[in-house]
Amino acid sequence: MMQILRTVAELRTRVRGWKADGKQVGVVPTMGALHEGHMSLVRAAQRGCDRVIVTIFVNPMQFNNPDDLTKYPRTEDSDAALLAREGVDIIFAPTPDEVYPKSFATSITVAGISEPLEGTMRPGHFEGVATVVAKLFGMTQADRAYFGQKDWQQLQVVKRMVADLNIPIEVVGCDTIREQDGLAMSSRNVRLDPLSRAQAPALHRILTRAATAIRDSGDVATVLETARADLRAAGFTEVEYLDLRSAALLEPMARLDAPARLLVAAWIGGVRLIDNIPV
Ligand SMILES: Nc1ncnc2c1ncn2[C@@H]1O[C@H](COP(=O)(O)OP(=O)(O)OP(=O)(O)O)[C@@H](O)[C@H]1O
Ligand SMILES: CC(C)(CO)[C@@H](O)C(=O)[O-]
Ligand code: BAL
Repeated sequence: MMQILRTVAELRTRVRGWKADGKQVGVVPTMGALHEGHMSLVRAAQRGCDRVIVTIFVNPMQFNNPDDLTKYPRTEDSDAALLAREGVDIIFAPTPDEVYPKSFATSITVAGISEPLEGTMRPGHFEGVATVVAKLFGMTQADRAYFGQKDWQQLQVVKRMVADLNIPIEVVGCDTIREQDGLAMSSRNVRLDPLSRAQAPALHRILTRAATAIRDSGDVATVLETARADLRAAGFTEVEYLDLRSAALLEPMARLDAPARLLVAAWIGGVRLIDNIPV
């Protein structure tokens, strides 16, 4: 029977019992409003571990935009039904006070990888992510943690933090799950109006075309400029970034001379979408 737990003390008691029985524990950190992308992480955790905890916590510390935090979709009842059907063992859904009591005073900064792209556009975002993820790892004592490649920079930040702080957990990155038309699944997609939803798949289409053009022509700057213009022509009102970066360190690349990632953040119909693909 799946349980929904709200306190660290209850969670610790359950996990201690599992560990005493020699069970391997997996954690899938989420902010809820679950979709098939999250479910693919849950299934990966179930394949790799004996017991699975899904955390649902809309982490105020990682939101630089208060409006985004207020509007973030919250659907705990339907999330719980989905996870119960999937055979998850525990949902850990703490309150903000449980995670951040009044005395809370710590912030984790992962220098370098946290700074460009999402880090520039959402100041303080990765401090919030790194801090809450370190806390969730400490709270759950999991052996493995599952993250989506859709949030590529986040995945690299978490991997760096785990290595740097010797946190005893294995971080597993999972493929991005897409709608049939290529749009990466995201909790924020429900905020797209019908026209924007119809236009949004251009994001993945244009990324894919640009990746091929970079491989074929090697003229990175021109390809990126064309792709940014194509996005605007496709209905995106603002392109915050569309850039080629080294895959692990996210350093700028003028030439394709190492494993790379093409990453984008752009606005359509008042919704900010992100995506990335390998090049
Ligand atoms: N389409 C997807 N495919 C695979 N993993 C995903 C996908 N969307 C989200 N995830 C992963 O699920 C985990 C929780 O993400 P989160 O709850 O923020 O969902 P989200 O859909 O990314 O929401 P948001 O609208 O905030 O981007 C993260 O590790 C994230 O990378
Ligand atoms: C990893 C995470 C759950 C931390 O709040 C969040 O950033 C997310 O949903 O990707
Ligand atoms: N998907 C990363 C969480 C966020 O957008 O805040």
